[in-house]
Amino acid sequence: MKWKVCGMRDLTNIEAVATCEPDYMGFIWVEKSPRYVGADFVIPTLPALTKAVGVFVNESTDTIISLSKKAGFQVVQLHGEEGQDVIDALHAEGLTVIKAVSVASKEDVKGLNLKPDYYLFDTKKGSQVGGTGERFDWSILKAYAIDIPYFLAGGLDEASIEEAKQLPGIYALDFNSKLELSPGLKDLTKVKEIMQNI
Ligand SMILES: O=C(O)c1ccccc1NCC(=O)[C@H](O)[C@H](O)COP(=O)(O)O
Repeated sequence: MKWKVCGMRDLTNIEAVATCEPDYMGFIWVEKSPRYVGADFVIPTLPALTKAVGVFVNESTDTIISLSKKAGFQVVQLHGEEGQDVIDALHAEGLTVIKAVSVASKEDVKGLNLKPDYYLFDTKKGSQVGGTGERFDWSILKAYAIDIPYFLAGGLDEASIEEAKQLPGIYALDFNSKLELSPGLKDLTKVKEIMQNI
């Protein structure tokens, strides 16, 4: 099972979490988020196996591409209304694409027809996109039959691991606010627990 630590920002904390070698580390490029990395952010050197994920909401394709090159993202995660045209353009630049889907009911997972590399299923909560710290009803995913693997997100913590691993089609677990001391700052003890349990 792969795992991702999302919402990183503090350089010292990034280096500390990197020692646990998560498969993915996420950096939020959304100004309204308390985890926004800021315009001049450049990723420090990460372990070879840890991929840097840039998280965006409805940015233009050109902006995503230029910011990804500047900051050093290999993977982009899209939380807005981005369609297949955006995904295709990002693929053409060699970027791996994760498309986030906010989930509240089984209707949200029915009829997905985009072709990202991965979906990311996250909790739907009003107009908030991402970082809710709340879990959705995972039984919605028990009938998942699309041939695109997914990240599971939304209030995950160490206690979520065993149950989440049983879901069909799951590829990775996404951890964020439940590991935080404050927005953007992860508790290394909790990150180490995740590493050991995964
Ligand atoms: O985390 C944010 O602040 C955020 C803001 C805007 C778009 C996406 C955001 N997070 C993306 C993630 O992948 C989170 O890890 C995911 O939403 C789960 O977060 P949490 O519910 O806090 O575990």
